[in-house]
Formats: sequence, C-alpha cells, structure tokens
Amino acid sequence: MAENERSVVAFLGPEGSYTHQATLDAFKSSRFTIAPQTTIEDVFGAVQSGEAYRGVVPFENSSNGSVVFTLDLFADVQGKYPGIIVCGESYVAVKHCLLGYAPSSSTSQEAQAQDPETPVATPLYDISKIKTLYSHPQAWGQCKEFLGTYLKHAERRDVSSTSKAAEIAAQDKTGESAALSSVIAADMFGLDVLAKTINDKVENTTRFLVLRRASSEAPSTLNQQESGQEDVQGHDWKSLVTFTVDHANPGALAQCLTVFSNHGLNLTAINTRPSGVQNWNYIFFVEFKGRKDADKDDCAVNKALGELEKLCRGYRWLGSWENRLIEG
Ligand SMILES: O=C(O)C(=O)C[C@]1(C(=O)O)C=C[C@@H](O)C=C1
Repeated sequence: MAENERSVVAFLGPEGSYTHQATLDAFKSSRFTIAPQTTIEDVFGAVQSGEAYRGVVPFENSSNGSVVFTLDLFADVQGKYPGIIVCGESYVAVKHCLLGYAPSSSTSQEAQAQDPETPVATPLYDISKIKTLYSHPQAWGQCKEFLGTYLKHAERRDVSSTSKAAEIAAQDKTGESAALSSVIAADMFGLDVLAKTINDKVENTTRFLVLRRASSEAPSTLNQQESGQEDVQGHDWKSLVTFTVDHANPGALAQCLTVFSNHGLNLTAINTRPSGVQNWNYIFFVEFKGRKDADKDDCAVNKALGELEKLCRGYRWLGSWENRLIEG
C-alpha cells in the first residue's frame, strides 16, 4: 500500500464538526491527511474500500445516548462493511451554541445570572426572528431545555452534521435561520454566537470511535506512533461484539451474557438495534473491559468469544482498543 494512501483519515465533515475535533485530537501527527466526508456511512465506505487508512465516527453522547446511524452501520445487515473494526476512541466535550446573524440593531447582552428555574443559557441577542433551525439530529436531544424555552416554534431541519448546519445557516442573511453548532464553526462560517453552551448538561460529552479495516496492519495501541495522542501508562482495554440469539429460546440472551461474567469480563454498555431480518428480533451490541489477543488462545476474551459462538446464532467481534475514558 502506498504511503499517501495509508495516511488518510476520513471523518464526518465538513470541518468544524465535533467529529473533526475528535479527529484532530486522535491524529495529531502531520503524517496524516484528514479527509472530510458527507455522512457517517461515507466514513465507513472510505475505510472499507481502503481509500482511507482510518475513519472517525461519533458513537455515543453522555446525555442523549447512542448514535443510531453508527450502530446500524456496525450491525451491517446488508453485509456492506464486513471488514470494519474499531481500533481507538476519543472523547470530546460538546458545547453547543446557537449560531446565526445577530439583528443589526441589537448589541450583545451578557448572559444573565443563572436562576435554578431557568435553562442553563440565555440568548445573547434578540432571537425572536428565527424561524428555521438546522442541526445534526443528535444535537436536538442535548439542548431540550433551551429549545423548549426560547425556540419552541422554530422548525427543526436535520442535516448531516452540526458544521453542515452552520454552513447552511450562513447562506441565509435574513436572520431567520440558525444552527446548533460549535463556536469553531461560528468562526469558520462567519456567524455570530447568539447563545453559548445551550446544552442541558454542562458536562455534555460525545465519544468517537476510530475505525480500521480488519485486514490492515493492527497497531499495538492507538499510541503516539499511530496517532500522536499521548500514551498514558496503564490504560485498560475495551472490546465490542455484536450477536443475535434465537428469540424463541427462553434464556438465550441471559446465557450469552453469563459467558462474560464467567470469565470476569465487566460489561460497560449494552445496546440493541432491529435485526433487519425479522420484525421484533434484535442485534445485541455488548461492550466490555478486556482485549482479544491473537497470540494467546487462553486469554479471557478469546475463551469467552469461543463460548459465545456456541450459544448465539451468530456473532461478530468488532475490535479491541485502549480505554480513553478518564474516570473522575
Ligand atoms: O455533527 C457533528 O458535529 C458531529 O460530529 C456529529 C455529532 C453526533 O452524531 O453525535 C457529534 C457530536 C454531537 O453529539 C452532535 C453531533
């Protein structure tokens, strides 16, 4: 594989998205060329085809939950992305702002002192003219209080990312359009920040996953050589598997989950998505602490996966990576 081909990192763009921030954080070295993609599916496609060496996608938000678009691409009901696995993660503090054009007559007001009865943020300008809001669907659920209080009657339009939302809002100079996006996107697209940190939870954080092709060279860790991220000593590992069970068999799911506890593997997350094969049948996503090790047949994860295979209908290992969560 050519050196320039290896170094492309695909991410959900355009520049200024939170995925862009996660990508810059995970791939600091100048040997990487970062390549914005229009959709999360395009990121999977670029990694699957080999066009990109790595890909970065949003996976989960601390207040609004899973990014279902990403889960469905991992579930891969149509078999389009058989070679994709996870090799890293990155956490980004998400501070949404309301971006638009401030009315020319008004001046910025300091945010009012917080009252426990009012939402976290108050508008810095008169925003009564705003009729249309643009954002990534994940963002609405992170800003429920602000939107419910100040922009109840504005129409919400889903777009592919928060930076795309800023790009679109910037084209409407009437002041009737606004975007839920980042302060970085405000600078990038020449918009005013009409309200700051409008997310309900101050500690709002999104977790991003780094993708690679299973057949590509595996990094021992997503460490300095790989990404430029600081290599913190003593990281533990996480792994992700998906599996399906025989829904007619009582206890089938419980038996599969017991495999992990039998091998001392702590589950950190469980998700489901429709199986895509039969109504009301599901694909289960299980994330746990531990690492699959190709060189050690007797490691706990390898043993657990061997047992899982016998109990479930079908399973897929989706990667092991260093845990980057700083627990406080
Ligand atoms: O739209 C963006 O900026 C993204 O990077 C996507 C995304 C997401 O899908 O969760 C990332 C962080 C925020 O939670 C909102 C949107």
